[in-house]
Amino acid sequence: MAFVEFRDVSKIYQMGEVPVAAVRDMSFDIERGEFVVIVGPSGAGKTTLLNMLGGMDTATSGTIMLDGDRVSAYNKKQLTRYRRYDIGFVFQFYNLVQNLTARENVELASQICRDPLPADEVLAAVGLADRARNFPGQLSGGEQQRVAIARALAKNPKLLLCDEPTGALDYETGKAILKLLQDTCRQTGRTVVVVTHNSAFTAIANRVIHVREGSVAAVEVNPAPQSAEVLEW
Ligand SMILES: Nc1ncnc2c1ncn2[C@@H]1O[C@H](COP(=O)(O)OP(=O)(O)OP(=O)(O)O)[C@@H](O)[C@H]1O
Repeated sequence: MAFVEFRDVSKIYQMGEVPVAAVRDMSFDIERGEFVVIVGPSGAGKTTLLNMLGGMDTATSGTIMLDGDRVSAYNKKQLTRYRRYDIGFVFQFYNLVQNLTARENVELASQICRDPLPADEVLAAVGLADRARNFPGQLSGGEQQRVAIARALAKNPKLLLCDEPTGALDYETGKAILKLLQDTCRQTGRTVVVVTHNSAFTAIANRVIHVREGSVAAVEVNPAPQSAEVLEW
């Protein structure tokens, strides 16, 4: 059994009278420790897919498994625990608490989970050891995204899910963030999933899941992914 399994997963939103199929019969696997890129155009269903995998949204039908557990059968309480303990989420716009320092933002996440990593350790791992006392407003966009990644990693999650993590950053900063995510995966063995519309990012992934119009169009497994350092787009 794969670490993550999506089997015939659909998500139908009801817009008044009209059903909108954001995701239709999606099936794919992800192995433990992989760096996965989910790529597709706007509206393809990437965020919906990620939100279901992260327990922020529920599937209308189909099965979602993580590490042998049937996430798609969880009730509300189990989903809360799952989001808390098993999932680290990184968003496009960082979503830091503005009146807390970098360290306090990380500690906030540590406080709600079972087996957190020390805040200073994860801040050092993302290259921000000397910025722990700064507030988000005193940090650049790239540094704020590093804090957000540290905050997600501090939870020691089974899965790190990143929705357009470089979307608000310039080219060089975006590349540095991708490198950090790839290094995190390679060095800690953590499973990392990045959603993007940028098909250049596929070169650095172990596994690429192409989505189009709510469906999986293709899955590629890449035996020799490029290093994010040499990626160009
Ligand atoms: N809560 C919702 N209610 C109704 N329709 C929704 C909802 N969320 C998403 N959709 C629709 O489902 C489809 C897929 O949306 P989704 O946000 O998952 O795509 P995406 O690939 O992430 O796009 P983008 O890259 O623009 O964020 C779109 O047609 C969208 O309008």
